[in-house]
Amino acid sequence: METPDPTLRPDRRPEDADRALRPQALGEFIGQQEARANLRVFIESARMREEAMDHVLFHGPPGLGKTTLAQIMARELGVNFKMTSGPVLAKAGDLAAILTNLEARDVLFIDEIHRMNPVVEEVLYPAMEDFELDLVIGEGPAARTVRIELQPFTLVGATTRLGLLTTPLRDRFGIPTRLQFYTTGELHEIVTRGARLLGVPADPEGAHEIAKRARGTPRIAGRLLRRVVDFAVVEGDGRITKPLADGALTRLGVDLLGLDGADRRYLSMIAENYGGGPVGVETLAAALSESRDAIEDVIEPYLLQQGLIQRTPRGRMLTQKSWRHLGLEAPKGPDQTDLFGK
Ligand SMILES: Nc1ncnc2c1ncn2[C@@H]1O[C@H](COP(=O)(O)OP(=O)(O)OP(=O)(O)O)[C@@H](O)[C@H]1O
Ligand SMILES: [Mg+2]
Repeated sequence: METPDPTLRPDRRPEDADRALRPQALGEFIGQQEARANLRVFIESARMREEAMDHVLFHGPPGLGKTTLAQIMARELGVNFKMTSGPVLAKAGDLAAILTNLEARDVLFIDEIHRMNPVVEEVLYPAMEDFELDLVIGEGPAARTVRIELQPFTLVGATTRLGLLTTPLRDRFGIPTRLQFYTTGELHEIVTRGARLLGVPADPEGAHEIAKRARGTPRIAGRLLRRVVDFAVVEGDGRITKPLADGALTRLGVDLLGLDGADRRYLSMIAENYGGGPVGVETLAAALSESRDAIEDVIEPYLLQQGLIQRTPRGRMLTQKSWRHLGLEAPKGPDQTDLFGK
């Protein structure tokens, strides 16, 4: 009997579905060409020398493949993959327990590493540098430090906010790697591969439509693909075509540039309430009832990359492209005049 496609089962949570589309090997990973080429060399070298690979820090906006690349690294190195995250490690002992359980050359992945407690971070320094743990046992005058030797391991850290990492931590990563937004061409390949894995074929134009509107982000491409598949199965003939994708995405509130409701709310707020800016991020966060982190990590990076906003010392400003996209007339003022050279 054929096993049903697990990603299409309604009882599966989104993470499981995510996992089904996750590339398993470096050769299957699309995009991030430079990062991938470098990692291939470092992985190969570590294997040949039979040593733990140097520590890697992945940084960049959410959904670009940091977790995926960390898992791939462990698989290609032929070692175990252990995963935790900054906010979960409350006490020094939590991290010590994980570190002492690592086998030689294992990969330890710490997600959201910028949110680690400073006390825990202190434990990480000698562990990263010398594969040693200095643990304080007891309290007061009877307290003493014991040194524990660790197996050599590879720490892979991931963060959406490089700027929030302390300098000593950042400096201990031998391989800092910035992940970039994906091109439409790369996302096209990712969508086509995903559609094949989901068993719903996509026309090149249909795949292109999803790719173009995925905000440069594979996670969003996967999410949009799944929704378009739903429409193709229920309302179409089970194929992903351009009109079907276009209709589905428009109904989902994803516009032609791939902006969603939150992006448009952000742009409209600056346009309508602040005359196009400049407006400070704190003011915007309060006006939109969003956290500053969500604005800076999730909303702004793509708008900046698309040239829809500019960051100035006095705050955020809309660009001419943004006014056009909103279908609004830019006000004529001194700021706009010198910014757009008109
Ligand atoms: N190059 C790629 N090719 C195909 N799919 C990809 C690629 N990169 C990421 N994905 C898919 O995108 C999704 C998100 O990737 P991942 O979880 O690795 O992102 P992340 O950078 O760790 O995000 P976050 O910052 O939110 O933790 C996964 O489902 C993964 O399968
Ligand atoms: Mg992740």
